[in-house]
Amino acid sequence: MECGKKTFAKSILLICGVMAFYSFFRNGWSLQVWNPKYVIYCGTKRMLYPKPETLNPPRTDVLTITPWFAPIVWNGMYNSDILNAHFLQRGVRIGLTVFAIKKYTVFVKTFIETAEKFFMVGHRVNYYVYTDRPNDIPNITLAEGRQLVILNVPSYQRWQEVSMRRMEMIRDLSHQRFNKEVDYLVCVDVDMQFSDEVGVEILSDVFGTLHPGFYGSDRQSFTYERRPESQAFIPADEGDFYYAGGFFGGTIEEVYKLTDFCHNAMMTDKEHNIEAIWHDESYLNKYFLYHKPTKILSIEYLWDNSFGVPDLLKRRRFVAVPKNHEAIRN
Ligand SMILES: CC(=O)N[C@H]1[C@@H](OP(=O)(O)OP(=O)(O)OC[C@H]2O[C@@H](n3ccc(=O)[nH]c3=O)[C@H](O)[C@@H]2O)O[C@H](CO)[C@H](O)[C@@H]1O
Ligand SMILES: [Mn+2]
Repeated sequence: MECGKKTFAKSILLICGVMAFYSFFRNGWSLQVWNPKYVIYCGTKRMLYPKPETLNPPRTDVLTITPWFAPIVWNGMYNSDILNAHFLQRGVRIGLTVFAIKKYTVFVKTFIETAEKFFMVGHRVNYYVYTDRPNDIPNITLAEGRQLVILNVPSYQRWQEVSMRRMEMIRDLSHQRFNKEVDYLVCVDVDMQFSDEVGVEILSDVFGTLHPGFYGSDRQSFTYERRPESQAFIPADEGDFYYAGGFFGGTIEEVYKLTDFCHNAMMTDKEHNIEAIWHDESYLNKYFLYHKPTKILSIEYLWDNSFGVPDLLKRRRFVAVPKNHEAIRN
């Protein structure tokens, strides 16, 4: 009886050993599932995942695709292992532009420190920090493959103009510099922090982000520019989404086209002494109405905790840092 148990235990051990050896031989130290059919390679590492057709629609509580077939990025809709392998294979380089003019330099430290934890981890990243106060930009140790580029620029008196002029400054460097250094640009507000992963799932030819204050609102309540005299004008019966001014991007060429359009529209309005209600955001919304984004980031990518946390919001990846508007803008 004793002897039978021992033999049984030995056989189990032997079988496990052979399986472990075989698994290591084929896969190295990676987690293995016994279905070798669906494999991607990340370098030399084999990665396995279920066959896409076997998945039920991962989300049915939110809109995940637009009528022009652009994906809307929500948690649960994608596999970051597949995406990372794909973008690493392409050796993609990403530029993150951010403006810290006047007192907004206070946001830079948290912004970059949290980006190091959550933004495009494992990929090549250039931070482009536009500032009028280069001496106030802290020295932050960055991971390998990432660098900080400080761009010294003038400031403007009104905060609205500081915000709007970002379009011109991004446009100008797109053809002068960014096109030589990176493949994609991601353009964001600085008064923000990353609190969960923001990875290559966001990348596409040209992408915008749903504004957290207008998710699920009807068209009429979008705060588009409604005066027909403005270049940013959108009629009451048009418009797909209300996009946020604080998070857009795409390939260098597409970002060039977007920022060029917005800047020119602003300049035309300026000549006519008109400025759109929500500044750069209004012109961005106009652009996206007639140049549809090829991907849309959900409210996970731009949240403000003052709105609470709705059920459909499974991750808060990039959130507003509370600020005293009066104090910081003057
Ligand atoms: C999260 C989001 O969608 N934010 C948008 C929203 O307001 P916000 O209230 O978030 O605007 P804001 O005060 O953050 O200004 C926009 C950005 O301009 C820069 N800045 C501004 C003032 C200044 O003195 N120094 C400086 O550096 C800074 O990068 C800041 O993040 O509407 C703005 C236009 O009204 C812009 O479209 C913002 O992108
Ligand atoms: Mn902001």
